[in-house]
Amino acid sequence: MPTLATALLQGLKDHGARELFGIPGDFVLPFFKIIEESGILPVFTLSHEPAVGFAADAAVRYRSGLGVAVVTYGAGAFNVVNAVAGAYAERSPVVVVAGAPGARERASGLLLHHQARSVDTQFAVFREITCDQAVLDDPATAPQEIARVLRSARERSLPVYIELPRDMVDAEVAPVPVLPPRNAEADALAECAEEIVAMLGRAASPVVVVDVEVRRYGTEPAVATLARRLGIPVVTTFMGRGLLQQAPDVLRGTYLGSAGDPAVTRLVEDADALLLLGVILCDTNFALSEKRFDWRHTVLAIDRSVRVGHHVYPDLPIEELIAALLARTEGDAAPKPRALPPFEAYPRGLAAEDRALTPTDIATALNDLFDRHGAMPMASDIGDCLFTAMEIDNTALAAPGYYAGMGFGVPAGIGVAAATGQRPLILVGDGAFQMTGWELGNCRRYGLDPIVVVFNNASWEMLRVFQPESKFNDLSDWNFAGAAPALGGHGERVTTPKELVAALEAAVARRGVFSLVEVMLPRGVTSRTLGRFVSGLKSARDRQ
Ligand SMILES: Cc1ncc(Cc2csc(CCOP(=O)(O)OP(=O)(O)O)c2C)c(N)n1
Ligand SMILES: [Mg+2]
Repeated sequence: MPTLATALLQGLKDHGARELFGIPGDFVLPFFKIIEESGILPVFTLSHEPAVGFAADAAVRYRSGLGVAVVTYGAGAFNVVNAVAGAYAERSPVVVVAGAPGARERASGLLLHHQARSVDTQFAVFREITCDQAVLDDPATAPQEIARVLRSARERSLPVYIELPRDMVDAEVAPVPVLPPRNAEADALAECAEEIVAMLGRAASPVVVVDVEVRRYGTEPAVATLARRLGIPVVTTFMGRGLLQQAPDVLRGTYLGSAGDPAVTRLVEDADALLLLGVILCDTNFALSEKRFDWRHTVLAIDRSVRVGHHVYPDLPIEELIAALLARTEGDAAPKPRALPPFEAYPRGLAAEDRALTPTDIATALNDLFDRHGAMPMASDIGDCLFTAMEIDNTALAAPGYYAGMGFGVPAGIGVAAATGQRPLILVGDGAFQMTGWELGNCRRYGLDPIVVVFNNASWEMLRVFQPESKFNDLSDWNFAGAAPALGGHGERVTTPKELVAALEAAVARRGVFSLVEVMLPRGVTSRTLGRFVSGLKSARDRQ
């Protein structure tokens, strides 16, 4: 019989995990020993647990399956809370495996190191930011508990919490089963799909809007096929940016309301039927909408339910809905795809001039770079770097576009590299780099060589655009390029388009170490998209 540690690792692998991210501690040392010695899953240790959570989150956003963060009790687990909260908000299935005291320590009568209010405070905290939890304190039930929780993570695409008391690691247990998926009730699925096909058939200008769940459940190709077959254009939300990268023929851009491309805004807001697939109805996606949804002609499929008009079909997985829609439009004489309004081309052709840089210059230079060398998977932090990413041609992107927590970018890029073996491009502001950029020091150990573009405006610029009078937004210049060699990478500071183009070319050619390109930006100069976002928010507030 396997031990609980090996059964848990094999169970994680059987449910789609392909690597672990973590930081050991005495309450999880025995488990880390088995992780290292068993080799069932590779483990990437990082330097601070927020990065462990961000890396696990980004890994699963790119590769699907499960992301896994292994942390010690208390100090480690509480450190990863913010990253797990962000994964919950953005529907990323991260499994937190947290060490905990064993039965003997619990019975000691002493307050335990790393304990907060009570020994069970950790469990109570994670119950708020995960969709399912298990404490593995009984060998007889542990395999079923693990199977239940891992199925929840996959079905809901949400984080889950597994607490592993340190004296249970070597307990003999049965293998962890893979429980059968819970499918939709066939009649409900049929009725729902037929109602949607009928709604779309009556519409003269329907639009499909896609967001995170379309990626989380691996349905991008099916959505593209459906859109092609029905001649319906697809747009992404801000949060869904980077989806359907492989379907440029149906994708018409990103919907940002009044902050976005006017042609895309008109397409969505003049639609007479909206099919919202995997869409998070959040402020960063829809705060700048100039029109409210007309729910009589709107469908929203997310979190295993489908709202059609003013009624809801519960417990209906999105991947089954999309398959049912395809089955009901099989062989349809696809209507002639409607001529769509031209949408804003992404900026290209940065002239190698000697002048100050703007964030949109970075987007332009990256569009040119991707045209020359092929697109790179991207990870972005929050800040103007993410708004600038909206001006980069629709490339695969992992970013906290809804939860909007800083510190995500660099660890996420490390997670993408570890999970996919691809070389990521990371976009990060100077403020966010101060938080987790130092994780780049871990690239050397794992032979990772991301390209990192630091937007250095020596400022919390996103705060300044809303509150320009505050002096606390003025940061000092940390000279990140100068620090790069100490972390095992290459750093270069650029101040003009000419230097930027050359530095990016050199970074692409340089392999084996991370390349940090520190782009100096004048304070007060933002991307075109952030500028539109701010004026859109201000006029939305004025309208209230
Ligand atoms: C963990 C966390 N703490 C504070 C904040 C609040 C915030 C949102 S944006 C921002 C400034 C970001 O500065 P940076 O230099 O990275 O980028 P830029 O604006 O383009 O100059 C802050 C402090 C958030 N979102 N998350
Ligand atoms: Mg900044």
